[in-house]
Amino acid sequence: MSLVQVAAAIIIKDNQVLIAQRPAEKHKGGYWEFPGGKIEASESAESALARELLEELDIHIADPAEFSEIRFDYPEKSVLLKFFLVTEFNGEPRGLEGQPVQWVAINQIENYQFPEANLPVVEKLLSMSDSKAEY
Ligand SMILES: Nc1nc2c([nH]c(=O)n2[C@H]2C[C@H](O)[C@@H](COP(=O)(O)OP(=O)(O)OP(=O)(O)O)O2)c(=O)[nH]1
Ligand SMILES: [Mg+2]
Repeated sequence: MSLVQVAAAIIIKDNQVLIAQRPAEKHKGGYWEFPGGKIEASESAESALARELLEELDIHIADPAEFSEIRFDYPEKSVLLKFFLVTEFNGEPRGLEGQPVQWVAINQIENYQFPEANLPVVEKLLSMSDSKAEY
């Protein structure tokens, strides 16, 4: 089975993180996600991330920082998710593809349903909010 490489952003502002709801017709439709998408063959992860966030949220990002990498095998596909922390961006994020987007206090993200692959990254974020890191 092919491995789909994905770049996704953990966008943080004032101790809140921006999440988006995946469109119903897509893989993992209805689940909440960290915005992003597939890395094209010609792109670096960082340039894919910048492109996807402009396409999906209408924001320009700067200085994404590697946060974690997760390989996960769903029954229907295998993904390599490359998560980046984004604290610098221009523009007011909005769901350009009609998807709901929401700022959520970091310590509340356990109340949202993410795809199974995201569990380690959600836990890492929660542990950071427990240790009262400020962003
Ligand atoms: N963006 C994103 N994708 C995730 C997360 N967790 C997770 O398992 N995925 C999976 C779902 C999808 O199978 C894949 C991302 O593909 P995608 O559908 O967002 O890619 P895309 O935006 O380029 O979509 P498309 O335009 O090609 O349809 O990674 C996450 O937190 N964020
Ligand atoms: Mg996407």
